[in-house]
Amino acid sequence: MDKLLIRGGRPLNGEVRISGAKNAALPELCAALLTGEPVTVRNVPRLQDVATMLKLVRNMGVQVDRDEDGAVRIDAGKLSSPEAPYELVKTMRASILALGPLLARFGEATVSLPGGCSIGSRPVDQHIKGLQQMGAEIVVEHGYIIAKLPKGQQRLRGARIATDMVTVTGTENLMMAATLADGETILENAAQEPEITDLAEMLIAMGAKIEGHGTSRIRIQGVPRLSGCTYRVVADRIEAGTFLCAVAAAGGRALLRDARADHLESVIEKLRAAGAQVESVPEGIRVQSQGRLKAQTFRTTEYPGFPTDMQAQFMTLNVIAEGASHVTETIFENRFQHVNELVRLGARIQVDGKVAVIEGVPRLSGATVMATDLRASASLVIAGLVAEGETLVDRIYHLDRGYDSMEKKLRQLGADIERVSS
Ligand SMILES: CC(=O)N[C@H]1[C@@H](OP(=O)(O)OP(=O)(O)OC[C@H]2O[C@@H](n3ccc(=O)[nH]c3=O)[C@H](O)[C@@H]2O)O[C@H](CO)[C@@H](O)[C@@H]1O
Ligand SMILES: C=C(OP(=O)(O)O)C(=O)O
Repeated sequence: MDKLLIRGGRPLNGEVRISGAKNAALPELCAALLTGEPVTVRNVPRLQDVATMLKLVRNMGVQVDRDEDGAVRIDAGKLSSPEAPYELVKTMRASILALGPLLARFGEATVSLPGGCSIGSRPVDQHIKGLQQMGAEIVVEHGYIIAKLPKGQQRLRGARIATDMVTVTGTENLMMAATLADGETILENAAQEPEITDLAEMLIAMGAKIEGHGTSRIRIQGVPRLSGCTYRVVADRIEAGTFLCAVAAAGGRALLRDARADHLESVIEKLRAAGAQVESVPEGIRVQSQGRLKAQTFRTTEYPGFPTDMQAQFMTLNVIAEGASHVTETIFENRFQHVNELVRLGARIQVDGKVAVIEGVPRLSGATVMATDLRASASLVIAGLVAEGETLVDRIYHLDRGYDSMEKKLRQLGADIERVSS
């Protein structure tokens, strides 16, 4: 199993390119199922989750070709089985994003229930409820969501859907389904994440009629069919945020090429308050940091609030910053698993329910730590970059799910980090 070995204490200088966003690429690969014409998605990151998604669609009989430059061509013209089996879904929750497109185009879909994951129970009841409001008949049996249209009905029906909470993949699933529905769909309480906007732009390039994406009310006028398109995935704001935290923690000066500061305002505001210099430039984002940062209290909320996917990485900054801070996690009930590992490196953190109380320490000392989920892994890597001595991060398959060449990019910035197998 691969591990990352980090010898801490080096500043990060130079430049790296931020890859396409995992959380935009995954729904966009599923959007290609909405049409029988070929779709080319460019700037697709090299990630385990993308490999899983491509395996999932190939398994349906879809033709998939990938080139060296990160472009993926998907031809779902001969899709033979609108099914997502448990074996593939269990390793990647985003597989649920196949449900809306399959049902909308073929009038039927069988998708395994994803189940919980290490950060929370993560139900998909809102996806199911929304599709039912659009006229789908859905049963959950033997661990599978079995969805179909009523006899004689060719298309889903447009509906006004207000989800009980803001859900990112729920909004994406329902927005994709609605593009081919008969009539207008209004999604109230919609998620406003940049990945929703990016997906909507791709759907529009395919001929969909969508307005209001990027706000909490999305209107979709269904069309009978969509066409192929070529679309470039937006830069990954969470990867960019992770590198911002890494440079801020380790010290140094870097350019994050292609990163979008307008997608990271809440994180950048906290980084500036902590003492890092962050500047939006035409090529991306520049960051510079020296000396000890000041700890920042924050709470995670839906976009445009502070992203839960950046909580663990920013917590590492607070761990080594001057002063005390509170970090409140409001989205997932079990997203503090990095805490005990950070404590093994010398951090002082107490967790009380949704709140972690952190007392900054001047130094961390390297140790072997275990990654428990994707962003927890990133927080441990950042901690390893600043810790004295060697840090070995175990179980980095979590990291590989969502970061494209992280150790290579960090090495490019001057970090002493290598992948080791055992
Ligand atoms: C592939 C992808 O884009 N993943 C992101 C997506 O996950 P994902 O879309 O799974 O997260 P949601 O926005 O749906 O979850 C938000 C909250 O709503 C709850 N909920 C959601 C749906 C539902 O049907 N019922 C329900 O109770 C969840 O358990 C959670 O507490 O948004 C999360 C929140 O920004 C991010 O951390 C993930 O990186
Ligand atoms: C939680 C995440 O991803 P997923 O929804 O794919 O588990 C993440 O990207 O941090």
